[in-house]
Amino acid sequence: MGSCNKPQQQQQQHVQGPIIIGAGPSGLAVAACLSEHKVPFVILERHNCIASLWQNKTYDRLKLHLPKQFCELPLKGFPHTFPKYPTKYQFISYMESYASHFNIHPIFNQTVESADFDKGSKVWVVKTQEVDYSSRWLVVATGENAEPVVPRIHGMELFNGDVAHTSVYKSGSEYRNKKVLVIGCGNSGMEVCLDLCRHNAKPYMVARNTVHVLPREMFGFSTFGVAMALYKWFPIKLVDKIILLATNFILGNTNHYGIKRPKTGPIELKLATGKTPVLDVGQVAQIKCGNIKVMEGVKEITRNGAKFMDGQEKEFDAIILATGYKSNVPTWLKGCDFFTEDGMPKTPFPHGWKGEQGLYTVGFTRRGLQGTSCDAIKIAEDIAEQWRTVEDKSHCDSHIILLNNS
Ligand SMILES: Cc1cc2nc3c(=O)[nH]c(=O)nc-3n(C[C@H](O)[C@H](O)[C@H](O)COP(=O)(O)OP(=O)(O)OC[C@H]3O[C@@H](n4cnc5c(N)ncnc54)[C@H](O)[C@@H]3O)c2cc1C
Ligand SMILES: NC(=O)C1=CN([C@@H]2O[C@H](COP(=O)(O)OP(=O)(O)OC[C@H]3O[C@@H](n4cnc5c(N)ncnc54)[C@H](OP(=O)(O)O)[C@@H]3O)[C@@H](O)[C@H]2O)C=CC1
Ligand SMILES: O=C(O)C(=O)Cc1c[nH]c2ccccc12
Repeated sequence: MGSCNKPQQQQQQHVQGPIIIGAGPSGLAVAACLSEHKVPFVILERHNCIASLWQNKTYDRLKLHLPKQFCELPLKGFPHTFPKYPTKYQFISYMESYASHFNIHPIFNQTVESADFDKGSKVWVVKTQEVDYSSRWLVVATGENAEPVVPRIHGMELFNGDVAHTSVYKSGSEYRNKKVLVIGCGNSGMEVCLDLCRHNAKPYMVARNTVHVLPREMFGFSTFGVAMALYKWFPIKLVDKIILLATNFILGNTNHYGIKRPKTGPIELKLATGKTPVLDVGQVAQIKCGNIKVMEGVKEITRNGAKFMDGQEKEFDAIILATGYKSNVPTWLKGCDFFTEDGMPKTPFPHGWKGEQGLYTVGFTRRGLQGTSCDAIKIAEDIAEQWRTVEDKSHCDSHIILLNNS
């Protein structure tokens, strides 16, 4: 009997210019900058749309945290009509017009399964389900938030109610009147708790560690903008002192409510470890009035709820894992020691954008969209310079061929 499982021959495709993996803001920013330099490229994207993190994995009420001038990509800013803090829908529409303005057409439904440098032919070979793409240059733009972090918590498999990661949370409307355990107190955990409050659910938020909560604005200016302006003139420790003084004045002492501050200041911590401070858009008021209950670490999950480190035990209808995200680079990038086992470049910002043998990374700076813009401009310039040399060489070669033929 003939086998139906005969492996299909992979299609081979050599790409002129770089292969960019990922059609999020980072991949699109590099593509736009390359277009400016008239360098061709191919973008491979696993989903069927651009900015899939924003389109598919974020909640309805999400807005940018930083003012729009800190979140725009190179060469084309946000429309003037957008508010200071655009909504996620406005951000997506900006991404869509950005892609169409620069005529960027990613190849969708292409999940990169492996990328390997072929030392013989000196090209990167990038394999998706059906095609082997090859190029001299590889731009990794798969993001710091490529996969949800789903920790193993003792007893989780016993829990009777729903368990969902924030990447699939859309709105609190599904949780009306429910008691919800939110594990994690980063920006996602805190904002999901706020959204749950607004839908009459009862959130309990687990803060197993210290965290900086800052007001989004101080005295009419964005906290981020104030910190960056101060940082131009003052050492980081003084900047943090000023920011925390103003924060205490605006938010009061959050220690009373179970939210404890790290010893290291918020900006120093962000720059050193990438841990983003939580920006308050109403969560602190809900914590203060007891609508969001702050809990210490979870000891174990039970059939109907959870036991906590401090000995308390409570029943819950649902659990939301606000436990963050991770890079997926180590699962597919082979034979290259440019990345740590966490999938982040080993070389810290601002030097982590360029590796060996035509390898580049964009958007792994732990500095949000600002970091993306910095990387994208440098990568495009670097590749464009090599591209011009290749082009000049091919012109010379064709000239020689012409002469030979005449
Ligand atoms: C809820 C949330 C809110 C945020 N808000 C802000 C903010 O206000 N300001 C800010 O500066 N930053 C913010 N960030 C950080 C965010 O990471 C950046 O805004 C931005 O999305 C990063 O862009 P990126 O292109 O590097 O990564 P992503 O947006 O994650 O894009 C990566 C793309 O690569 C694709 N991909 C991944 N693996 C593969 C593969 N193996 N094969 C093919 N394609 C693949 C993905 O599908 C995705 O489309 C936020 C993050 C989250 C989660
Ligand atoms: N409006 C906006 O602009 C928003 C921006 N964002 C951004 O998206 C990115 C991701 O944020 P987020 O999803 O909050 O992820 P984060 O990585 O920032 O936070 C994860 C949280 O989960 C906790 N956690 C992880 N594992 C466990 C565990 N086993 N038990 C208990 N707690 C655990 C962490 O605690 P610990 O610190 O102890 O590890 C931390 O509090 C950030 O850059 C953030 O700023 C997110 C939402 C909104
Ligand atoms: O929301 C994010 O993940 C960001 O990275 C935005 C961001 C970059 N640098 C910061 C410093 C303080 C607060 C937010 C950010």
